[in-house]
Amino acid sequence: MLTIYSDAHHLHHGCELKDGVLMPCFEQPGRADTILARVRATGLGPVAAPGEYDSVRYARVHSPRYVRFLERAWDEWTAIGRSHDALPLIWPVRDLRGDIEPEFIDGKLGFYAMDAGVAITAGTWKAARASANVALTGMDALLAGEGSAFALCRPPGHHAAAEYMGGYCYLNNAAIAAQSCLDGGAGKVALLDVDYHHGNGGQSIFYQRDDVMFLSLHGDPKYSYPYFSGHRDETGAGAGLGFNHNYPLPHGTGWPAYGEALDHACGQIAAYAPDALVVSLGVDTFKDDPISQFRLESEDFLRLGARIAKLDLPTLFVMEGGYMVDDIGINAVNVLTGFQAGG
Ligand SMILES: NCCCNCCCCCC(O)(O)C(F)(F)F
Ligand SMILES: [Zn+2]
Repeated sequence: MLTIYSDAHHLHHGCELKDGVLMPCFEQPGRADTILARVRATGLGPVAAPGEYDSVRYARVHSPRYVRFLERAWDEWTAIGRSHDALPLIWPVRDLRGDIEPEFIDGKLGFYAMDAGVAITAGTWKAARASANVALTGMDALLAGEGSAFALCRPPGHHAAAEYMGGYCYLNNAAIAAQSCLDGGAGKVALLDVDYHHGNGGQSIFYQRDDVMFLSLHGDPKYSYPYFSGHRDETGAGAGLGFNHNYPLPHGTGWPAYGEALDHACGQIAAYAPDALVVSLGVDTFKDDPISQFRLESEDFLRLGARIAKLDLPTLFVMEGGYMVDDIGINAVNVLTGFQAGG
């Protein structure tokens, strides 16, 4: 399987406000380095660098003013004499105005963020667009006839929506790739999110559309981040009604229950009969993940890949989360080798 990877991810590692404490972000460079090492150690296949894409490609799923914000935020932050990481400090919640973009950077940071898990540093924009370019390059490989590809994206993307960043995500790599597949001639694409955390960004972007079916298995938002999306009753709206499927699962979920939900989701995808499948691949469902509460074993990731292979679709795997760095390479690549064996 072809892997797409960019060293540019090393330009990005900010802080995060986690559980009331400012600390180095859990989403750290060592994650992608460990996965890349495992890709090479297992001989998964060739590793290629991403191509260059115009930022108009990101604006196919994000608003132009949000993309402009990401591009300019660090300069606006440093222009007022600040040199530490940029973080939001106020958000337009409840009846506060969310329709007028503030002109001052402190206002913009909250206007375009859902939480304080998205520090902006000097290298964030370069790293985020390289990550989106990794996903676009992987999708171009599928459009050119590859049966599958692995977009080793960092930073991740599935919490980013049309006009907001959040949960370590800036550009929604998987959504950008799904849209690129449609722009490249596909009629329908399925986006399956297996990260522990609900992919609120992908859900939001495609919620009113029937040309992308969004499905997510995740920790129940009643007690898992992102808390405010991912319930079963979120089934789409307008033309998209019935094309959004959430599988909230309880703390402690292991393979039997997880595999059952995955089977049901794959049944929905098979019935939808898309031209291609994009998988938001988070492996924070691992039993030893430090910030998540499922109980998958490393061997279960082989089963996960094999089940997805049975759909027999051109498949792009897009890296999302996973924080037990010692095992992230084994777990992520197990999905890919399980897919190759199961196909
Ligand atoms: N006490 C819980 C703190 C939760 N902090 C934020 C968790 C973000 C998860 C990000 C992710 O894993 O979903 C992604 F794939 F986007 F990276
Ligand atoms: Zn996650």
